Amino acid sequence: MTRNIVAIIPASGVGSRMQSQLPKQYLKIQAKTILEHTLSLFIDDARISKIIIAISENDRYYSILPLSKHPKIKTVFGGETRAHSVLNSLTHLTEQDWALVHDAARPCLKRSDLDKLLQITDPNGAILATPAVDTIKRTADGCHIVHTEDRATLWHALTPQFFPAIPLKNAIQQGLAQGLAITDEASAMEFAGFHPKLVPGRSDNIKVTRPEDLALAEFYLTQGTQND
Ligand SMILES: Nc1ccn([C@@H]2O[C@H](COP(=O)(O)OP(=O)(O)OP(=O)(O)O)[C@@H](O)[C@H]2O)c(=O)n1
Ligand SMILES: C[C@](O)(CO)[C@H](O)COP(=O)(O)O
Repeated sequence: MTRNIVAIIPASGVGSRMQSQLPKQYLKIQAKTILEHTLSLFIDDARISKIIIAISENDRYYSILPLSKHPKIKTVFGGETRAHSVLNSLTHLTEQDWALVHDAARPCLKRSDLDKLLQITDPNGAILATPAVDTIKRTADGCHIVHTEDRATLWHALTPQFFPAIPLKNAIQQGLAQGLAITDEASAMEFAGFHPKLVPGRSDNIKVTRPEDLALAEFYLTQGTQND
């Protein structure tokens, strides 16, 4: 059965950690919003048939972007958490669809990493991830006494995360119903008994989260092109 790839872009957050005047996905780098940088790779990729962007019901920035008129793009309203925003997007997908979920706040994704992830056909799905390169410490609740973790098997989960749409929708619904803290799609799929694979990805696929990340994202976006 041929599959249909639909990009889902959660873009409904407020960006509180960014401490900016407007949601971080609308901050500008080189005269384009972070959201526009993120979307460009997906808009230009013929393998991706549709893009669903989850925006806030209070969003007053999206509609003035030129790409808001693009025929490949549909918007839905996001939800209370990132998982709810992704779930609201998944309700528009069907059995033939695979969901390629990518944070709006990750504008530095390279096509080479996207190509690696789109090779996956195993229904357990897969995620991009980058290995932990620092020594990793765990602290007990409330105190800063450190305990060292073995970093040999530790990775930073990135996005995109790539799964068959209906199993992912069911997994997120099941996880939310059981009070699971779902911070990425793979955690919901693991909870539902799937075994997502890890695809090693680039460490410059950063999520713009804190103020200092904006300059780093700008640096990465000026190093080569997204088609590298
Ligand atoms: N209810 C939410 C929360 C987050 N997101 C999106 O999920 C991505 C990753 O989330 P994060 O980096 O945490 O963004 P924010 O929630 O906006 O940031 P913060 O936690 O600092 O408020 C972002 O593109 C954000 O817009 C979303 O669509 N819906
Ligand atoms: C999905 C994600 O980007 C993978 O690392 C991350 O979990 C998002 O976390 P956030 O707190 O919603 O930014």
